[in-house]
Amino acid sequence: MARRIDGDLAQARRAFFEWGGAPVGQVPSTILQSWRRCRQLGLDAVRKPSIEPVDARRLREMRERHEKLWRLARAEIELLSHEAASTDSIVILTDADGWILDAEGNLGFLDKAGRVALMPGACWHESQVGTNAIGTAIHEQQGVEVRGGEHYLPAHRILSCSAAPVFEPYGQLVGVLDISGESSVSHAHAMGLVRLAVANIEHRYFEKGLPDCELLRVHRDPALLGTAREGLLAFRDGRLVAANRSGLDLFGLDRGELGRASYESLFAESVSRLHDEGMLQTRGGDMLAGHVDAPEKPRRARGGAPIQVTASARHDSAGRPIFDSRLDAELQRALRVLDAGMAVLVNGETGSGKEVFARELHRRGSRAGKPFVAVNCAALPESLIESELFGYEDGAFTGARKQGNPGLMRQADGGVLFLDEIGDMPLSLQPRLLRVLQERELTPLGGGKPVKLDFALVCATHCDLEEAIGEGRFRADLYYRISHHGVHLDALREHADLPALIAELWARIGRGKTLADDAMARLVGYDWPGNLRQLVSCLRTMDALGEPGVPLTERDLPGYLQKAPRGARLAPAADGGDAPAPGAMPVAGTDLDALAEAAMRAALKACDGNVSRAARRLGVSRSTLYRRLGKDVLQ
Ligand SMILES: Nc1ncnc2c1ncn2[C@@H]1O[C@H](COP(=O)(O)OP(=O)(O)OP(=O)(O)O)[C@@H](O)[C@H]1O
Repeated sequence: MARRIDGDLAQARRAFFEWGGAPVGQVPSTILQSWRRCRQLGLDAVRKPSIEPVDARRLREMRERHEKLWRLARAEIELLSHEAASTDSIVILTDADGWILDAEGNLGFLDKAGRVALMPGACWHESQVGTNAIGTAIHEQQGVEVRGGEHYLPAHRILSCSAAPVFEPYGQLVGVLDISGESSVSHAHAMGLVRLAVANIEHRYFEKGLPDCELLRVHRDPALLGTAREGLLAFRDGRLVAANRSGLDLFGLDRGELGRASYESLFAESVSRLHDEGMLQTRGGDMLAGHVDAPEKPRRARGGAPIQVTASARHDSAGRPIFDSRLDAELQRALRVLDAGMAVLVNGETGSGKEVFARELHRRGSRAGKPFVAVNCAALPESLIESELFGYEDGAFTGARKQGNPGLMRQADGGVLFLDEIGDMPLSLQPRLLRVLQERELTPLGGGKPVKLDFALVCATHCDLEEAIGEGRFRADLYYRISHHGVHLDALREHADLPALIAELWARIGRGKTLADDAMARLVGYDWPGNLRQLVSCLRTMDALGEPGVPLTERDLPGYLQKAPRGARLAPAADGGDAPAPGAMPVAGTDLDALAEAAMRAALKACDGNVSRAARRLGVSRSTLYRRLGKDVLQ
């Protein structure tokens, strides 16, 4: 049955394609302009499209060339493709010329789209296939929707597509993300989803900072800092050289201003105010909250193009991680082991920082410019672990992607593979993992030539693997292969100097806001079952709620902290006895004043006795320090 084209559109098509008219107002102007361009190019509007996708080898080459884009977009493609699977649509990633690198989503619609060559390896540039969301978005350099009969070629009427271009930080268009579905179905939210996903991808390009740039992370609303909606503005020698969409929008700039606009033309005061107070006034009089990432040092050349990306979307942009001297020494030791080709196993409770530790190993190690691929064995469905981890060849099993999947192990090539929650690796897959780790070679599912692997291995677990071995849930031989060196991360309640840690975290997160003594004492006295994750998120919430200049008191703490019994956390017994269990009752001698004072002394020591700096670091006033510690101590 011929598809119905809605009345106005049918009329507009006739006016344009049959009578050579200009149906202004009957189709969106973007579509009409695109039709005109296509006609000027001499594209035949009645011909059948003849799109020849490239062969598998060339597609692989293309994907390798655009590996950074592909990798940074991975999390979004996965998320959207789940969404798409249930709405009869697919998610597509192309390069800057409209070559499709990846298409995932509803299998039925993938097939249907394949019949009009909307598939990996095909080129959907406007000059090839006429008006379409991908090609037209590339031309317009902005998001475009093309529905049904708005496509130039009649064969594409079956499609309804929403596409938005992806820009790297310096303003270069690097690709397009698109959602395509049946034109007969309404895809009301597709454009919004694509825009959000693109904002996330573009944000991820800034994750590791930019070489030689001071990166300002700012927003009018402090609660949006650390999210993809924060404005990112990178300055080199006083000139704005890179920015994300939100950053440009704050000043009404377009990408053409990159490399031209000066810092002075945008901001009314020195960047040091952002450093010191977390605030900065624009020339337009707006007050922005935020912080500055120091310039990234240029990487040492390590041969080959460095890939400064990670496979994981997780990144803590509200502050760099903190490693005290004990952890720093642990990092150094683990690094030596890792660089010698042996595996590191990190153990600790949930939220204690195992992944952050592993990322830091990657950042400091000899594989820093190469990928960091994090795989959460507990989060991947058991049925997917094998194919995702080890990869597969074309058509290895029903539902496999047509072009196969290299697998996460191959994606980690040259870099670090982080297997999180390794204790949840299904027993049935453990022999295969062991074999791959021993032989450093992988044969993908469905056959194909064995591939050499080169990655450093870091695993993490919150459970006792030796116990799991005893219960037959984990293989002993695999355990020995992944635990050449073990690192234990303390739970927060066991931390040797919690006051100093909280003070240091607050100094970074609180951006100049002050914590009243009662709030500090409650934080120090709490048990923190969610460890660093819970503490960081608690401090971020307090920061978002706080007003500059007004100290945050215990009433500003999250409800669970206000309800917790005062001094719930126990100090280890002075006689060296057992540390108390989580949630244990207070013991005599746990004195909140003493805890707060300990925090002050620690900060003072860390600041070499400089009272102003220590007060700033703790988020208390200088007079509080004088009052609590007494003049003698401070002299
Ligand atoms: N060294 C650190 N400095 C500052 N913040 C940290 C540090 N380590 C962890 N965090 C905070 O805690 C959060 C959780 O850390 P991470 O994901 O590494 O924990 P995990 O032990 O791997 O947790 P899980 O076992 O649940 O996966 C981080 O996102 C970060 O906000």
